[in-house]
Formats: sequence, structure tokens, C-alpha cells
Amino acid sequence: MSSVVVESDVQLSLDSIRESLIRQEDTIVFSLIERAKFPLNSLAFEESSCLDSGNSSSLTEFFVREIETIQAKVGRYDNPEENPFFLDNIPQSVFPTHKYPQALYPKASSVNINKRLWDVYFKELLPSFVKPGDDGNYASTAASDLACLQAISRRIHYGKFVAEVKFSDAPHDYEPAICSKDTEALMKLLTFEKVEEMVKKRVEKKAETFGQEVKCVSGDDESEKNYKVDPSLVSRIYGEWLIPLTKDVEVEYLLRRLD
Ligand SMILES: O=C(O)C(=O)C[C@]1(C(=O)O)C=C[C@@H](O)C=C1
Repeated sequence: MSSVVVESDVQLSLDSIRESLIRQEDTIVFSLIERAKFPLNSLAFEESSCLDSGNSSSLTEFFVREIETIQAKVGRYDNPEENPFFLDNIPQSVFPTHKYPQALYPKASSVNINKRLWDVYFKELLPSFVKPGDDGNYASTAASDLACLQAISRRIHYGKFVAEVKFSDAPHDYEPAICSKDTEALMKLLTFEKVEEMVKKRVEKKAETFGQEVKCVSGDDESEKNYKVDPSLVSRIYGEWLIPLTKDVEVEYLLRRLD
């Protein structure tokens, strides 16, 4: 994974953060392609069918909670790029962990919109690109959903690093809007429409490249390409959910930047 804060000698800049976002697109596009192998399998995330006494969660929620606990114990959430979905009391790592440089403003660093991401993912985003239906393959589906959720969560919470750099580069531009809690003005200040258009075009191309059915039979009609996930849908997923959620994280972060 390409990262801007793991290596402490890397200077935080808008260019280096955007480079990391570009690399993260590969992970996200691959995770969507992998998830599309399975149908929606909504029983896995809608029904509370847990047989574990005192537990009333869906299979997917149970799976994610258990995985997050073990990942916390090996230090996943010591990394400021990672944000848990469920852990209110994150277990301490049971191993000595890397000391991450403090890149974020401490009072704004805890911004976490994973609850919203969870709802949006299962209610809107997932049904937009997988086939309807149920093949009973719930454990593999839950693992695929977690891969998508963690990749998307990392991407949208990178908004905290983007916002920090934008604020540090031009504090006087942002301060009045932060003081008056003017979210609309903040949204305007942090938006670069051309960059967004480029992101949407690039992820469509990546979905075409990574997700095309590869054939080896000579004489095959090259113009007839099949894709595992419709590339225009991947572009739509970015335009409708991933970019707006990233910008919401940026605004949330900036609102706390002068606390
Ligand atoms: O690159 C930036 O400046 C970002 O804030 C990231 C991002 C994105 O989500 O891709 C979000 C807002 C901008 O309008 C452009 C792109």
C-alpha cells in the first residue's frame, strides 16, 4: 500500500497525498471486482441470526467486529490512516508498534464517518454493482465486503490528510469559514472540479484494464469486450459516493481545525 505517513521522512504535500489516492484506486477497483463474483447475498448483512449468546448482529457485522479486534491487537489502528467501524474501546496492540509521525491536528484526528459509510455501502453502493440473488456463500461474501469497506474507508478518511495540507498551505483562506462554521464555503474552498473529473476518468480506465475478460483464442473479436464490473459504474461509484464522502471528511476535519 502506498502511504504518506508511514514513512516519517516523507513530506506531507498535496501531490504526495494525491499519489497515494491514485494507488488506492487500484485496491478499490480490485476489491469491487472481487466482490462482484458473488450476488448481493443480503441475508448476510441484513438478518440478525447470530447463535452466539448475547449477540444479535448480522453475520457480516459479527465478522467485521471479530476481525477488527484481532487487527487492533496487531496494531492496525495505531496507524492514523486506519479507522475502525465498530471499536469504541480499541484493544491495545499486543506487540510493540511503529511510532507514527503526528501528521494530523490532534483535536481533529478522530473524525470517523464509518457508520455512514456502512449504511451507504450496504443500502446503495453494493446493490449498484453486484447481481441480485443469494448463493449462500456468506462467509466469502463477508470477507469481500470487508475488503471493500476497509479500502473505501481508508480512501475517504484520507480526506483528513488532504484537509490538513490544504489548511496548512493557506490558513487565512480557511479560518473565516471555520470560525463561522460555514460548511458551504469550506466545501467550495476545497473543491477542484478538474481533479475530480480526472479521478472519475482514471478509475473507469482502471476498471476496463483490470476487469476485462482475457481471451487467448485467436480470431476473437477484439471489439467485443466483457467486463467483470461495468467500468462506467466504477466511475459512478466514485462520483456519487467516494469523492463526496472524502469531501465530507475534509469539511468535518476543518471544522475542528481551530479547536
Ligand atoms: O485532491 C484533492 O484536492 C482532494 O480533495 C481529493 C478529491 C477526491 O476525493 O478525489 C476531493 C475533492 C477535490 O475536489 C478533488 C479531489
